[in-house]
Amino acid sequence: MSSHPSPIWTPLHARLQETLRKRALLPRGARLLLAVSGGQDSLCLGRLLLDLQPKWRWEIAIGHCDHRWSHDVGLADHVRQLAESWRLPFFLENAPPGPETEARAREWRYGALTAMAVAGGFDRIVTGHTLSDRAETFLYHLARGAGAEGLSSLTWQRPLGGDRLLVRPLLNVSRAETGEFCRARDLPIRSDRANENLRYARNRVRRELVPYLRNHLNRQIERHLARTAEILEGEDEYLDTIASGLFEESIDRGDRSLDRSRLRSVPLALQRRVIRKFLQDYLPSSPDFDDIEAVTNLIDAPNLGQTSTLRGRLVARATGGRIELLDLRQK
Ligand SMILES: Nc1ncnc2c1ncn2[C@@H]1O[C@H](COP(=O)(O)OP(=O)(O)OP(=O)(O)O)[C@@H](O)[C@H]1O
Repeated sequence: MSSHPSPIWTPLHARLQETLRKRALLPRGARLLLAVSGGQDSLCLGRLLLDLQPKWRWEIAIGHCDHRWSHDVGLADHVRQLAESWRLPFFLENAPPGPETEARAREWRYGALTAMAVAGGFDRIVTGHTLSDRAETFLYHLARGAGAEGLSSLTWQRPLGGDRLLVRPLLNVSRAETGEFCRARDLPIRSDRANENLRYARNRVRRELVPYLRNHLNRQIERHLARTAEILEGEDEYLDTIASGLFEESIDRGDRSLDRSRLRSVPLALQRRVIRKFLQDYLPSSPDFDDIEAVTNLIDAPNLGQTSTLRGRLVARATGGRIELLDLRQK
């Protein structure tokens, strides 16, 4: 057998191959549902995966989510034809009628892709998110005051329930590169009109903020932000493992209390993470910085009985060696 690369081999093929090996993202023989929007990123990813398929022996199918937005007419057929020309099975889900908001569309889309994966027995859903998406997500969350987890939230993979994973193999490839690849291979891209709408904050980050930063601050801004997200992802994973262990050692779920004497000697970064885990189960939405600080302050509180009220709903109280949570609505 020849070890020479095929004629279509490009530096992007080499990079993806290296990523897949190093990160063990898509195991040999896995069943992959490739989420194709019709845009350049997912088409580039699809072509690359098809080219690498003989080596990895994946079973690949294409999944498309039709939002049924006015500007999307014909898009689902376009993706279906692409699947046919690539000789891949095609799965389609249609959105129920409703308001065209970005957040709603995203939530529905992930549910629809998961349903397709369950029905078709796929263990990996693969998306075309790029280094550029990672940089934009970083900026978007930075502006909202996120910590390491939010800043690095576009990760290489994340669990979807059961043994299924969402995998993003192009996080070290920029949008400029996927565009160049599609042009060179003459792939039939359909631009996503929703991405042009500047009503959406994410689109303003993509179309206004990043270009501004590139022109006025640093030509490599996307790459640098994505690298920072990568570093934070590793650190976040590490800290989270330690914090989870500490949390399990300190929590008493029966009486909703935490062993504060156990937490006194650990670094502030871990205290905050443990408190966040503690509050997560009891607040109606994710605990924010103020919630976490209020309860973290109780770890060292000298006064027994000192309390912090959270959103008028919960009271955290320092007792001898513990912090307990009381639900105000039950009082
Ligand atoms: N309508 C769709 N059908 C199938 N897959 C899609 C669709 N829209 C997006 N995707 C998948 O998601 C990837 C990211 O798309 P896009 O950046 O438009 O989404 P996003 O809303 O920014 O995603 P996220 O919120 O997860 O960052 C695409 O490369 C593609 O794999």
